[in-house]
Amino acid sequence: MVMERWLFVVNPVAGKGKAARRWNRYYRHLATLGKHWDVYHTKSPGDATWIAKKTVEDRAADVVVAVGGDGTIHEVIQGLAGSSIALGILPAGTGNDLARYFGIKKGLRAIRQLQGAIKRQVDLVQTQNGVFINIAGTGFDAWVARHVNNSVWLKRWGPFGYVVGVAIQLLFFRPQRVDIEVDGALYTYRSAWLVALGNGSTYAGGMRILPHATMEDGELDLCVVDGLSKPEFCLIFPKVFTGKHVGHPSVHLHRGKRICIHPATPWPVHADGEVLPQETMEAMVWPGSLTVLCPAP
Ligand SMILES: Nc1ncnc2c1ncn2[C@@H]1O[C@H](COP(=O)(O)OP(=O)(O)OP(=O)(O)O)[C@@H](O)[C@H]1O
Repeated sequence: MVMERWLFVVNPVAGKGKAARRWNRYYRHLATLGKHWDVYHTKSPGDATWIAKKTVEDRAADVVVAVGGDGTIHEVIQGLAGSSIALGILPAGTGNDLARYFGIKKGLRAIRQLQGAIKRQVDLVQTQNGVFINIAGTGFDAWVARHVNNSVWLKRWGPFGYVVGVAIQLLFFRPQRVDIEVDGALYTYRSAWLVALGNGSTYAGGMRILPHATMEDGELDLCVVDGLSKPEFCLIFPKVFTGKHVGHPSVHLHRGKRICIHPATPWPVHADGEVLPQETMEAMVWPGSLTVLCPAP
């Protein structure tokens, strides 16, 4: 039997350096996988996309394992989308929402899970700027993400930095009109706080914004929070951690294959935790376009 070739793509800065430290422990145990393996350490943002695309072009591996967080996975899938090369995940980021979705554990348990992993075909979401796998959106959360990403101090403070970012945005944020098209049907929200759409259920380290979303149904889930005062928003916001915001009259859910979001004035857009260089979102589900190594049930 021909031995599979696995490429590990390590983002040394993921998890504020956690990925580099974890890799130093992980690689001693890779012989137990019984694969030919190689490693690539990323040198800058975007490098993981470059190596994933090159791996697909050269057919240089059967599996590419992202060692990092959701941003590293986001970069790797830009190359793997639509190919037969599978994605593996060794979680070493800050939020690790994708590892959480697939039931992938942290530390050496993740290596043991890779040993007996099964392959699942999951949907990706095609946008004007490549693909994403988990959740994208615009509005309040995107402003917080942009603010924290642009601030050396807030970034350094980790989760506390996000709390400060939320507090600052609460002072300055103004809801606005957002027009949304779902499979040709038009919806207008006159005072939208945020719009989240995607495939996975959690973002930002466990917030269950799309609690019913799955990556294998060929559809996108959409959540719009609209028409709340600031005090009301502050009351509802904590419910997102348990998914209990769903059911509130100001929380609107939709499902479809093609979703376009047009805010009245430009808002930042995020996807898989990365702030994107675009101000509208045109998203289309791409069913079964990624193979993922997942823990056996
Ligand atoms: N060598 C590098 N130097 C600097 N930045 C890098 C390098 N390699 C990758 N990056 C960037 O690091 C960023 C963060 O990576 P990642 O999202 O995986 O970690 P995280 O933010 O800690 O985790 P999570 O997204 O799960 O919260 C990505 O935006 C990626 O572009």
